Formats: sequence, C-alpha cells, structure tokens
Amino acid sequence: MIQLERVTQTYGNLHALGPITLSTEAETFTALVGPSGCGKSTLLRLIAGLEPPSSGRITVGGLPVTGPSPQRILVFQEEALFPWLTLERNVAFGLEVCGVPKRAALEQARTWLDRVHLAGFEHYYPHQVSGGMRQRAALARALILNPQVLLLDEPFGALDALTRLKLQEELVTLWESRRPTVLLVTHDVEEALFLADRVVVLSPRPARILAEVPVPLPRPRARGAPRLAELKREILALLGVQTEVPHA
Ligand SMILES: Nc1ncnc2c1ncn2[C@@H]1O[C@H](COP(=O)(O)OP(=O)(O)OP(=O)(O)O)[C@@H](O)[C@H]1O
Repeated sequence: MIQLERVTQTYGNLHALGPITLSTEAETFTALVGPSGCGKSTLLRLIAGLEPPSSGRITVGGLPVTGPSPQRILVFQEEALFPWLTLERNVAFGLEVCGVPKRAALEQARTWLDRVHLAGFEHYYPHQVSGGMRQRAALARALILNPQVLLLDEPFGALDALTRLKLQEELVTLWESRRPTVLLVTHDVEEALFLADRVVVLSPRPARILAEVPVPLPRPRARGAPRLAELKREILALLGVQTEVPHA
C-alpha cells in the first residue's frame, strides 16, 4: 500500500531524514518509534503529500504521492480542530469540502460523534470539551472520510495517562471496523506494541530504519502479556535505553 524507496529529506544544510526504504501492506497498522527530532513527523508529512522529499520515491496504492489527498489523512497531537466550529461542524468539514451536501455531512458527523462516544456534545465548541474529547473528535473527523491511509502523529501525546489508555482501546475498535492502513508515530513503546502489527524502530536524525519488529499477538492485547514485555525490552535496547539493573 505505502512504498518508500530511498526517501530522504533535507532542509538547507540539515539532513532530517533517510534514506528510508519501507513497505506497508494494506489494512495493516505500523508504529514508528525513534528518538526526538529524528525525522518521524517529517516522514508522515512526506507521505501525506504536504511537502515533497529531497530524493527518493513515495507511492500509495501504486500511485506516486504528488500532493495532499483525502485518501491520506494526517492527525496531529492536538489543536487540530477549528476552534470556531462546533464538534459536529468540525467532523462534517472534510465531507463538505469533498462536495457532500451540508445536511448529509452533518448527519454523518453525528453518527461518527456517536461512534467516538461524543453523542450529546455535537453543539459544543472544542474549548468546551476535554483534551481526550477533542482527540476523539479529531479521529472522527479523519475517519469520516474513510481514508485509505491514516497517518497519526502522536495523537494521544498531550493526554493524561488514563485517557491515553482508554483512547488506545477505542482506536483498536475503530481501526478494526474500517481497517485503513495506519502509520502511527509515537514516543511510547508500550502504545506502539498495544496497537501495531509491526514496530519500525528509527535511528537518531537523520532517521534510518534500525529494525522492523513484528507484533504477532491478536487484538485486543493484554497490556501485561509477557511477549509484549520482551518486545519492549528489545525495542528499548535498540533505542539505547538500559532495561536491566546493572550489577553492583
Ligand atoms: N520545515 C522544516 N524546516 C527546517 N527544519 C525542519 C523542518 N521540519 C523539520 N525540521 C527539522 O528536521 C528534524 C526532524 O524533525 P521532525 O519534527 O520530523 O522530528 P521528530 O522525530 O518528529 O521529532 P519529535 O519526536 O521531537 O516530534 C529536526 O531537526 C527539525 O528541526
């Protein structure tokens, strides 16, 4: 579905990314983890078509990425909603831009708000609801377009730990109902292992792929599963994080 061939990105003298070669099957969930500033967000922006790579080739479904598309939606960490629109209007927005009549778009938006447990908050503005509720609405706004590819850039990064766990569970349910191809950027290795079919571990900037770690466990996953703990140690070791207690 998503193919990256020797993709690099440079800003002036700064080599931000790559070369990265990565292939993602349709309907799979891939997580990207790597040190801060290694180029993860840059990679998602390139796949979203928000900027062209300095070199290399990106295709989605066999077609070169030449610009943004409603088939490839990027969801950011926070504040992605328009503050001047109600949740319902925010969720309907993309459909209206794609030419869906307002009434039909609002009807679908209400259905999606219900799916993300926001029924009753249709007429609230983003500042009137919690951060977790805003991120639910942001997910609904992306999923309503039924994108082939969903690019999630630390979508729960600004949330408290409990809300984050809850939204991870909800994301599994939402993803399983439509199965868009997902690329998730996260700093949280446990989040990556709870959600993804495969965790791609990146080096410090300019990001290169250090390892692709499959997560061969059915969903929903038990967070305490011993296999997940083993994979977490493996990934943290690749990232240079000490996980064993040093001998005295
Ligand atoms: N538009 C830009 N112009 C110049 N430099 C940029 C631009 N976008 C990103 N960079 C630089 O590219 C590097 C990679 O940035 P990026 O945001 O992709 O990293 P990241 O891995 O997502 O970081 P974090 O995990 O901290 O969010 C950084 O050094 C950043 O300063």
